[in-house]
Amino acid sequence: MGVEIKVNDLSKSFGKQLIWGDVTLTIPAGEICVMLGPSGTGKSVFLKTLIGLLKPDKGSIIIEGTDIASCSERDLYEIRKLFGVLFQDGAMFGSMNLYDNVAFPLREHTKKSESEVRAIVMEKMDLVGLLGAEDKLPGEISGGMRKRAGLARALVLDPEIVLFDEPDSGLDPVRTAFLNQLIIDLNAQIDATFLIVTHDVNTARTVPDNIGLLYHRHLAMFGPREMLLSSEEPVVRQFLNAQRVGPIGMSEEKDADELAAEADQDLPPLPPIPLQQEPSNGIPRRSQRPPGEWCREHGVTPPPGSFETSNAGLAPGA
Ligand SMILES: Nc1ncnc2c1ncn2[C@@H]1O[C@H](COP(=O)(O)OP(=O)(O)OP(=O)(O)O)[C@@H](O)[C@H]1O
Repeated sequence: MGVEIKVNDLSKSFGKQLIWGDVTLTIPAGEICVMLGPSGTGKSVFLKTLIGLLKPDKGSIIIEGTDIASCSERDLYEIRKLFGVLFQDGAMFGSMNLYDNVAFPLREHTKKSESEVRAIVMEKMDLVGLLGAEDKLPGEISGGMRKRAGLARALVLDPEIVLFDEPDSGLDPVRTAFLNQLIIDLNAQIDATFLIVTHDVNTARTVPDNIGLLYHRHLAMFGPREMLLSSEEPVVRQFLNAQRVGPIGMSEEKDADELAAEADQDLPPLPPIPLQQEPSNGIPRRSQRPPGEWCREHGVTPPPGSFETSNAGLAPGA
């Protein structure tokens, strides 16, 4: 059913460089969350901290009653079994075929017989649409297939939490759309908690139940998709609509002169909120909310044209 991750007052520095501070959020069980942020704001550091690969300086990360920021190595080892991670490049062993790559965690962490391993590997290969490619080496397949193979491997231990580190990096828009559909279908099927780090604004607008935005060493906002897509908060608005006008500059924050120069520029109106991408079998996911529900419940008028079928999956400004 997926498990909740409760992050409280988390801070992480390397030496004197604060990456982010005071990060507080709850990633709800079974829901899909996307974490956005300009390059270098520490999204990957956040993922690594969640699985205990990096220790925060301050704060807690509670998963099933254990604080993984302060627990023993032994407890961390147990908690890590709840996670499946899809690394950016799929992180395949180059000399092993896809079958052995996907089987690897089962052979490492379980005492399953080879016939049990085979049944699980083939089931997960089928789930990600790679049946028939078992004998291929990672170097012989496309980047999109490598990501799907990485996803099959992330799923073999039946994780309760799946972390995706930029699943769409290096993929063309069509492959990204297929991968996003796969992510939605998987969430419907296995009901685990999903956290996706991405730069892709279209993915962020259409896939998740919740969106977070890391900016300038803190969590600028975290909440339901409709909350962020209807937000007038300058950083959130600029990032989610991929605009140049706003506080985010080319490398970091814009300075006072740059902001003053923009002061008389009208911001374009917020684009319509697109429909959320649905499972391909048409059966809603457990955590899926009806379109416009959050806006109605919170008395927020969404931008005109929101939630119309013609807006499903359109890139902002398209
Ligand atoms: N092990 C480390 N030691 C020191 N500094 C690190 C370490 N890991 C990351 N950093 C620094 O932390 C900052 C955030 O890096 P991170 O890779 O998390 O950013 P990001 O938001 O994922 O970026 P991108 O979107 O470009 O992938 C960078 O300045 C990076 O140099």
